[in-house]
Amino acid sequence: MTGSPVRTARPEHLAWPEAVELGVEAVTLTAGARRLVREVSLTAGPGEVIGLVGPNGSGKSSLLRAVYRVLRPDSGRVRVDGADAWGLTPRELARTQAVVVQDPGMDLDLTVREVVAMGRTPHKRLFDGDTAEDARLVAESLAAVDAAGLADRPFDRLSGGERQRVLIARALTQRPGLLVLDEPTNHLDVRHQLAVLGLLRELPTTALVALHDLNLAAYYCDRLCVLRDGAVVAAGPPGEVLTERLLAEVYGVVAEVAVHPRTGAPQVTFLPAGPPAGAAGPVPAGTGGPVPAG
Ligand SMILES: Nc1ncnc2c1ncn2[C@@H]1O[C@H](COP(=O)(O)OP(=O)(O)OP(=O)(O)O)[C@@H](O)[C@H]1O
Repeated sequence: MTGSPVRTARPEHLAWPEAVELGVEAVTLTAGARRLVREVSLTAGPGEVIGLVGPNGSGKSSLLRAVYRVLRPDSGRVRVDGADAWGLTPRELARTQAVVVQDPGMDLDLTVREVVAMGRTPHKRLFDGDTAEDARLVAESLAAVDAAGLADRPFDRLSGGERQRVLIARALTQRPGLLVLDEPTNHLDVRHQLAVLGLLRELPTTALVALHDLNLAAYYCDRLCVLRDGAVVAAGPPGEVLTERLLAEVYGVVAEVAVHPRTGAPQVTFLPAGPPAGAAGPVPAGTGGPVPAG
């Protein structure tokens, strides 16, 4: 498969539900005496892809945990389609919201197909079996992340990147109106990073996604929300948010930001302190950082 672009197929078979609006309203989170997130507000309109960025420890995962109902806010609210997410049952929320986290702690003796089929659980009653529709949906979702060939493999023997793609497929089978993803490109090679984020862009669902790669975030997200020390320090379209000054202040790095001539998205080139290995002089402008395929 190397050398050819990853082909993803947008899963179409079962209609997607209406994308929902997400509202995070002045959410504050603490753990013991430690404040993890301070008065964070953000909105994601139906179908929008919102990127959550910020340095290590800035509160991205904690905020996502409040959205997917694992960390209860001390104050503020999370609204999913207008309803208080913490007032819904986990099952009610799971009918609307699918979550992809980095380490879901699943070392189950299940095949990939069985793991992906778990995405249908919120839509079933207790003793409902899997239907032919479910099987088709599982197959489509696996194909959408270039993982059709993994269906019969034991989930716990997959590589990191394979696991990640399977967990994304499970989220797709859930047919959510809102997707919450914590570093979904973690472990993925560059082709699969582009394919997964491209798929996210294409889907009708609303998405809140924590990302470290600022160039990918700039290209694939409608808006970015930048966290530092648990608070929002900038929010808006990538072209407005990703400035050289912000990158210096928030990340403490020297960078150049230009509009990429082919993609039209902001492209960040980080300028390390010393010359790169094998080069005689300083890093020429515009040579660093991945350029997402247009
Ligand atoms: N349960 C907890 N108890 C105490 N501190 C916590 C807890 N969970 C997270 N933290 C701390 O809160 C801060 C924010 O953590 P969080 O995981 O939300 O950051 P992040 O932005 O997702 O970081 P990274 O980019 O490294 O994944 C960190 O300093 C972390 O150590």
